[in-house]
Amino acid sequence: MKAIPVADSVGMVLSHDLTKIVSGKFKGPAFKKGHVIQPEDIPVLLSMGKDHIYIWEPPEGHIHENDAAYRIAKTVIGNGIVHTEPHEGKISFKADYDGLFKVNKNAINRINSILNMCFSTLHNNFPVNQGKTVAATRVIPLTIEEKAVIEVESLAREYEWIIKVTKFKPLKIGAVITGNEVYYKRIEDAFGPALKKKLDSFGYSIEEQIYMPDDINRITDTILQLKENGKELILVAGGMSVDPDDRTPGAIKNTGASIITYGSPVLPGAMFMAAELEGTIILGLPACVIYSPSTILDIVLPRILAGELINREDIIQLGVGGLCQNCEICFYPNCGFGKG
Ligand SMILES: Nc1nc2c(c(=O)[nH]1)N[C@H]1C(S)=C(S)[C@@H](COP(=O)(O)OP(=O)(O)OC[C@H]3O[C@@H](n4cnc5c(N)ncnc54)[C@H](O)[C@@H]3O)O[C@H]1N2
Ligand code: MOO
Repeated sequence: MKAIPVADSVGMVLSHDLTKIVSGKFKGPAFKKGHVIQPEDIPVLLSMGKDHIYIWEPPEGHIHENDAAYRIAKTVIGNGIVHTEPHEGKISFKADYDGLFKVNKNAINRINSILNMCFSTLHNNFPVNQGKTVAATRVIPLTIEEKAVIEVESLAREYEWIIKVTKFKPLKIGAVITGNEVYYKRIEDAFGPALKKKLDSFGYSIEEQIYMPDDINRITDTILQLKENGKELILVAGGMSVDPDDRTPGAIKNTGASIITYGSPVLPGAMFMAAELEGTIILGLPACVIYSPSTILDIVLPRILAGELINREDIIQLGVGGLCQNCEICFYPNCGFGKG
């Protein structure tokens, strides 16, 4: 510890709490141990009778928590993310635009296995709006050996990115709503409005929506027509399970698309199909999408909107955490559903 004139202390670190007392009104620490003295603190310190203060000097080879957090933030931050100033040693990361938050779990685990590191994030593939806090970091003690920070910096260089937000891409979307009951107007369509609501929430719309009876050839032709019209994502609604009139899986197959999956280990959403036809994604959506606030569609849609190609392995990984709890009020994505 070293005593220095307050006027010369800007940028230095307080060695202990400084108590302020205002008769009958306040008693407590005005400045805390570890606080980095700011220019605006000087008059306050002088008014508290502190002409000199004890300055803390880090032990040999150590750096202050704020400096450590800065260096970690600088090395880990990726596209689409901004970070705050350190507050009591913690730096937060925020989305710079709407998109899909991506985190490399392996890199984060390696950082957190370095003694005294704390790096905390949202789940991978979390859809975020601009300004959403996606991660935060700090070191545990007030000072940390610089070599721990250097270790983070060097492991970060092994990765192309560790945390980032991928912007949602413009996408031409078409829909085929299947089912005799809707086509022949025995009941009112509930699928179109359900899809519209979901897509609206991400700023997308369905450019072309076509109704079809349970006729396998007509459904196939309609998908191909939407593809011909330039649609990059085609949603085929209903007719996905086991009844004789459930034609959608066969109709998607007959387009010649390669099937990524028929079936998913997600409930609701077991009867889901994903396929790809020359760059166009075709999704077969079971009727649970009408009924349940969150389904397999809510899990995969943000990734597709961010331009990712979903593969069979991605779907397999969804089993753990793939069971919706059917809460009375749905808070998805702020829950464990789809976070396997
Ligand atoms: N024996 C079995 N039955 C069911 C299974 C199963 O494996 N074995 N799976 C269940 C699961 S899980 C789901 S999800 C649904 C899947 O339904 P589909 O996608 O095949 O949907 P449909 O059979 O065409 O319709 C079911 C239900 O939803 C109504 N519907 C469908 N589309 C619309 C629309 N556009 N607007 C309003 N309502 C619609 C339809 O009239 C039916 O009532 O199957 C389970 N059954
Ligand atoms: O499994 Mo259905 O496709 O869950 O609701």
